[in-house]
Amino acid sequence: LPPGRWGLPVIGYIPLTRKSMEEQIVDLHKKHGSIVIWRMGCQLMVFISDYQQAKEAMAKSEFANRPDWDMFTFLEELPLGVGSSNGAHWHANRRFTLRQLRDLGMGKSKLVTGVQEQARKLVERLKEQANEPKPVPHAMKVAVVNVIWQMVAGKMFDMDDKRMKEFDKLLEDLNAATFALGVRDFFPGLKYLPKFVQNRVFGLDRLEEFKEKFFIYFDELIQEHKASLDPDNPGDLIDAYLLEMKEGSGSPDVVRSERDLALLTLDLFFAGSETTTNTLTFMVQYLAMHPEIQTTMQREIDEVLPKGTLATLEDRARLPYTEAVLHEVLRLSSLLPIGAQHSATKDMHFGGYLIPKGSAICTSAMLMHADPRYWEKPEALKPERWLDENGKFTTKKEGFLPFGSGKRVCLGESLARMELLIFATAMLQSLSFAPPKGSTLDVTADPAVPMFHTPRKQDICITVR
Ligand code: HEM
Repeated sequence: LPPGRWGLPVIGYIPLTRKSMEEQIVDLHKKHGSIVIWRMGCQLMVFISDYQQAKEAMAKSEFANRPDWDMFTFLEELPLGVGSSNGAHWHANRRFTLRQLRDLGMGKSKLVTGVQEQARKLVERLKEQANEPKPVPHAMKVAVVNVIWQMVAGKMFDMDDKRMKEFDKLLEDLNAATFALGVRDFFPGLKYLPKFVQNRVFGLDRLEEFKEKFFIYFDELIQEHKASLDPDNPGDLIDAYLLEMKEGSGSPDVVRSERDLALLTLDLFFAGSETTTNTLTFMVQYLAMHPEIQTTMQREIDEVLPKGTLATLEDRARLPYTEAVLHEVLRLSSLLPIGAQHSATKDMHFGGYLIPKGSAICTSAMLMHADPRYWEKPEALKPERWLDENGKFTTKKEGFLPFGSGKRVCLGESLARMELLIFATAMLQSLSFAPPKGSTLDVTADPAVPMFHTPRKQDICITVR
């Protein structure tokens, strides 16, 4: 069995330290090596910090499932959608969503035009706060969420739209309410407490209330889509799913229902909004702190994209330095520092250890991204490490796993990469970023948000170029 913190049965290991959980995971790996265990309550958590081992683990079908935690399944009896479902249902939804992304998304498509439109609006909004030190505005998130709206429902909202703001608040409430279930997942005995106690302690009733609101909101969307559905020309993901519902999935194990569609959509909003928004915000903060890198990036963008022209995917090859900066930001920010948890479906021998069935498997991206075997001076922002001697971008790099890998690798990776390229180039083409006069920015993650690296909210100075 792997070394680490076995703790006591039922209670597990409760640390008496002020160190963050992340710091403790780093300590554990330093002390015991690349595979360590930490029992939290009744849940065994296995952490893997070695890049090769993480890739090997993530490629195994026995480690491809998600744990059946309520905080993942939103208290649904049967996990639906794509992020928390398993088996044939997950597989069908993953294939379906990837197909949608491909058909709606890449190359010439509506989705690229949608991202460009949002990038233009975002730049205008950022210009409004030029020369006034302020945090990166909420408009950044609106722009990113609108891209998911375009993909899912073929629509986008104005930056100040009331319905959009309400929906965003609902997503935040849902997110907070599901997070509160974590303790109950690790101490499942608590599930037998009377309902009113659980409502008070874990906010089960609040989660149900937010879910209900979401389903009502979503039902309107589905009805709108049903009324305008053209079977020969599905315009978005909802249309395509409704058509599949009519035709049937062809497998008794694959649920096709409006509830599944709603939860699949929710997964995309959750997985695709904070991640991209936070990466862009980290990028702005890093560039503000590294003016020489910012200037080199702007010079490249100016050479490749005439003023007012926005990037498309075809421009990527001509923007190697920009690509390199984005990769460095993804590496240094390690948004999901311990990845998204998987679960062992049976006892497994791995890396010289027995990994018991039911263990949650976490791949410590933050450690791989700081591993000196792969990264010289890992703490430094060094775009050049991604460029070959001819200045060409080198795609395949060991030690880099911001999107995970293997069977459950981020489903939106290509969309995220496209968004990062278009938003970043649009911003840098028209704007420059700097810390407020006489101060610096802290580019480390906000310690108030555990296990999901979030940029600190801090003032930044924007100037129009
Ligand atoms: C910079 C942006 C992003 C980063 C860093 C990121 C990272 C990740 C990571 C680390 C995972 C977990 C992989 C695993 O379980 O091993 C993941 C899963 C996922 N991501 Fe992303 N992601 C990003 C953007 C997006 C976008 C834009 C979308 C959607 C359109 C998306 C949709 C998903 C979904 C649906 C999953 C779950 C896949 C599954 O369980 O099969 N992500 N992402």
